[in-house]
Amino acid sequence: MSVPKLRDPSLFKQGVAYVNGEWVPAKSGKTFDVHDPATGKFIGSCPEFDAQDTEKAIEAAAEAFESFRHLTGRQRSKLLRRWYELVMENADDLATLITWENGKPTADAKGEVVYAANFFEWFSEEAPRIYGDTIPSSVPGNRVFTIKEPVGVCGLITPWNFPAAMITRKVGPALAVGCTVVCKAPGETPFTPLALAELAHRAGIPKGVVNVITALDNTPEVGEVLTTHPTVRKVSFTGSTPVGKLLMKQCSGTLKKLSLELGGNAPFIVFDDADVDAAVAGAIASKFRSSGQTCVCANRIYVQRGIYDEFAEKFAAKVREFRVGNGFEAGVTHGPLIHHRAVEKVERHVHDAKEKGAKVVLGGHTLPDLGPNFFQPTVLTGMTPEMVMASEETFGPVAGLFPFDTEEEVVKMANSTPVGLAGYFFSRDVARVHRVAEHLEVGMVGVNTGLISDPAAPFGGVKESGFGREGSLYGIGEYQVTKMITVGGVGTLQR
Ligand SMILES: NC(=O)c1ccc[n+]([C@@H]2O[C@H](COP(=O)([O-])OP(=O)(O)OC[C@H]3O[C@@H](n4cnc5c(N)ncnc54)[C@H](O)[C@@H]3O)[C@@H](O)[C@H]2O)c1
Ligand SMILES: O=CCCC(=O)O
Repeated sequence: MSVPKLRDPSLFKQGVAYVNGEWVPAKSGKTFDVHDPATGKFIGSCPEFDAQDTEKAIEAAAEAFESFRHLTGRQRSKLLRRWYELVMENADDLATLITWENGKPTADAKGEVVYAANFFEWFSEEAPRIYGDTIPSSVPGNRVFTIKEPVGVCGLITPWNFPAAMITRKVGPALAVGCTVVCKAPGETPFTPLALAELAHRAGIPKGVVNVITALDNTPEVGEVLTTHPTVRKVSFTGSTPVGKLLMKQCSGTLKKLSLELGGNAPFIVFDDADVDAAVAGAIASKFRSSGQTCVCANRIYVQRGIYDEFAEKFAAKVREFRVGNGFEAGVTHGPLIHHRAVEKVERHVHDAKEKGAKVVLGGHTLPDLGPNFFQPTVLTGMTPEMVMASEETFGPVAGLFPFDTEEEVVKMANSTPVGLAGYFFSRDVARVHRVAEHLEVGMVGVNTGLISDPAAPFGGVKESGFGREGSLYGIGEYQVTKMITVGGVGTLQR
């Protein structure tokens, strides 16, 4: 596979990050290398930012905030809209960067670009519609109302599995309400965020409003500055639960507003009154999206005993149709995992399930002939609650099918985890649809669908999957503070 070509090569930024409207290296001159997960080959280098570099970006964002916050909603809307249009105009190049550094097949990468752009579109439409409330006062003669203000400079930290969409989902609402941002791009996939920064520049977003910085080895140092610097008033993080807990501790010193979109362990329940074919399609979409590397991927597939064999057979037949390979190759449906650590985790989960009695219906092994990070799409049956996959997020292309007998039993199993991001179930019983949706301890429920992501819908978890919501009307509030204003002594006119 030769080096992928971009229509606009100037979107591929090497050795520089975007601070205060300029492309700058790290002050130390240090860089880190980024590799293609499919081939292991070198893609390019990015600056290894340190604490001082990060402080500069925060200062730039603070200065820009003073004027950006006073633009009207309509003015900010136009800037976001222009950024949206540029992302769409450059969708092919952005998708190429995503496939190159993340590994997902081109069609999925294009899907991500549209998903990412839609956050800009959606929030550009919200920007002019930021309302406060008028409140009947308890004190005669007083008038009480609220205004919504931007919280201030935001530190945004995002993962590699959606190199574009996880950033736009945060930056869209932040800019819509008048905040300025310092985004720490994921070390595995920095080139897509940097290309987005170039498009922000072309969209005319004022200098300092959007800053995109990069680090790999220095990630904890950069993270510490973003979470402890007094000027940063809000941190939004998407990533694993352990890192989320650490960042929350770090934020406590300056009591920052915080959103945490953390790991999941999604139950996917198929009741015997379900449309089995639809449930198979939903489970395939949910489980194998991005080769199983999304936080809302089905992690435990519970199938009621009466339809277990039929479901397993149809499900495995669909997985047999997958074509694994380099995401740039035509016809490839599933790419590599992000790195060797991810492959090792998947291997450990499969090994543990086999040891404890699961049957491997399909797959179960790495695919070294394809490249360093490929794993066969795998189907396991006879799963039990003692297996690691029941309690740990696999984040890979392994579907474990757990049998169950009753609704009470499966809801209890579904909830028997400290995390609660997404949950899914298939049923045609209307009463059960309401009952089970209400009893699942998760932030998002998919009923008779395996795909729930939508910029218009609130995305987020409960329990150790974090707090805060992204996308939707609720995503706006995460970047605002409510200010109450009481005007005293207004009285009434004497007649
Ligand atoms: N809830 C969601 O919306 C959502 C979305 C995507 C991924 N995730 C979760 O993310 C995990 C997969 O990603 P991962 O393993 O790369 O997660 P991770 O937590 O290791 O890394 C995520 C991001 O945090 C950065 N990071 C790591 N340590 C840091 C530190 N000390 N300070 C500051 N930044 C730090 C990384 O560089 C990366 O950019 C899974 O658990 C998945 O469920 C959740
Ligand atoms: O991986 C987490 C995000 C997935 C999504 O937004 O659909």
